Amino acid sequence: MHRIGVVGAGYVGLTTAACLAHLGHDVVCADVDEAKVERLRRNEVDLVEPGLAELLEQHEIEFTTVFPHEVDFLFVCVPTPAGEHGEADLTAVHDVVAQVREDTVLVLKSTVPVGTAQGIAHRPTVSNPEFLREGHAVEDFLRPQRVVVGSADREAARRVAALYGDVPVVLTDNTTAELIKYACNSFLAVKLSFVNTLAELCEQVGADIDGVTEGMRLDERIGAAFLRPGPGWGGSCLPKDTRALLTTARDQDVEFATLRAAVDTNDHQVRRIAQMIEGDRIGLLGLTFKAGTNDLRDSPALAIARLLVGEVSAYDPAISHDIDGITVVGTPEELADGRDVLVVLTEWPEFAELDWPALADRMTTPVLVDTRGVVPAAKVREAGFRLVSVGHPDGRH
Ligand SMILES: NC(=O)C1=CN([C@@H]2O[C@H](COP(=O)(O)OP(=O)(O)OC[C@H]3O[C@@H](n4cnc5c(N)ncnc54)[C@H](O)[C@@H]3O)[C@@H](O)[C@H]2O)C=CC1
Ligand SMILES: O=C(O)[C@H]1O[C@H](OP(=O)(O)OP(=O)(O)OC[C@H]2O[C@@H](n3ccc(=O)[nH]c3=O)[C@H](O)[C@@H]2O)[C@H](O)[C@@H](O)[C@@H]1O
Repeated sequence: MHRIGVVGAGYVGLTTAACLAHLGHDVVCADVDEAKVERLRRNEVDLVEPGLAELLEQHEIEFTTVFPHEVDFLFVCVPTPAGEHGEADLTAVHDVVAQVREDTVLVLKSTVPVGTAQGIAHRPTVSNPEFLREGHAVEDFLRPQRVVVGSADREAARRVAALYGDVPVVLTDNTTAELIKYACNSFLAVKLSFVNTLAELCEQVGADIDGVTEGMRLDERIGAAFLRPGPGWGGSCLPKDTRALLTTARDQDVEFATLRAAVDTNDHQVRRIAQMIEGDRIGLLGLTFKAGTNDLRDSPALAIARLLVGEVSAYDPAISHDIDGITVVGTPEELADGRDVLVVLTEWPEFAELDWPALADRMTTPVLVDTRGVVPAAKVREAGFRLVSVGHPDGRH
């Protein structure tokens, strides 16, 4: 058993703390947010993450606002938000690095730009980027497809990998480990922008995006995941990490045209969806950046809402407070009341099961824009809706 310190009690830090405790380690988790630490001490978890609250309840973890000095390994899980020009802001990371004790193994789990670890004097420093998805954080941490550990000190990297138990490991140097993280998120973004443009093309040529992606996903070289079109990709990481990698490439005089195009396509997608929405009273079904989370950071739904002219309300199963001038209501029926148009922006499974005739009755003109391909088209049309569905030519879905 090792004594492990985790700094930052957000999505990554809290998951890391809970899962490492579950794997049998002695964990202390520190955060600068006093109120959050107080809530965690009372076993109150703000995040919607399956299994996380249960793990935190099962295992003794010390939560503190005091920097954990007496530890064998210190996991850095603090934010690295986009700075003014797209570069990652490393203020919090440097703040932590400045306090780590000499004989502690420093583990960089925050997503940091290529070259960051090399610039840190502390030894050993192990780059151990995190690949968990929100909504699957615990599962992804405990059963990772791979754990990447990079360090000039290979023995230290091996010791960090061993903390995870029996998992597939990629053992490499710091810089390669850092680039792997950005490469993965950026590649996913490229794939999504590609599919969103295909969806637009489908609408023009009379093809069906579901059929096109079905034909694509059966090709193992392409892979089945990340082929669902949507209102644009968002969340706390894909947008910031693509911009950070573009900044790194620019600084090295490397023209990363595919990635630049993916980012531009995503901006275009948000504008394109906003233009599809006509009406003075608009109801949004879904605000979070994807289903299964209450995270609103860089949500395409909010970006689209900002472009809409008219009165905008929303219903989202994970959100109960008004946000950005959008009135949030408690049920889909309430949302439909007197609306000109409803727009599905998040792929919550429950949106497939709504009472469409009841919703149509409450609206002025039953129009539904489905950006996620989640509603049952035939039922929605039967209920009297005009359905506009991304990637499907009118009347063919
Ligand atoms: N959210 C995600 O799904 C993933 C995030 N990442 C990366 O992990 C890092 C953390 O992201 P999240 O967990 O989403 O952030 P978060 O915003 O959910 O949590 C960060 C926590 O760090 C605390 N904090 C800030 N400065 C601090 C300091 N100086 N000392 C101690 N605590 C401090 C904040 O109060 C907050 O509780 C980022 O670099 C992100 O790119 C990587 C993979 C997945
Ligand atoms: O670095 C991170 O923070 C994490 O970023 C993403 O995870 P996450 O932000 O939780 O979200 P994703 O599941 O990747 O979805 C990103 C966006 O793409 C959209 N998406 C995803 C898949 C798809 O088929 N279609 C689609 O539009 C989602 O709705 C969402 O807006 C990566 O998937 C994680 O591996 C990574 O660790």
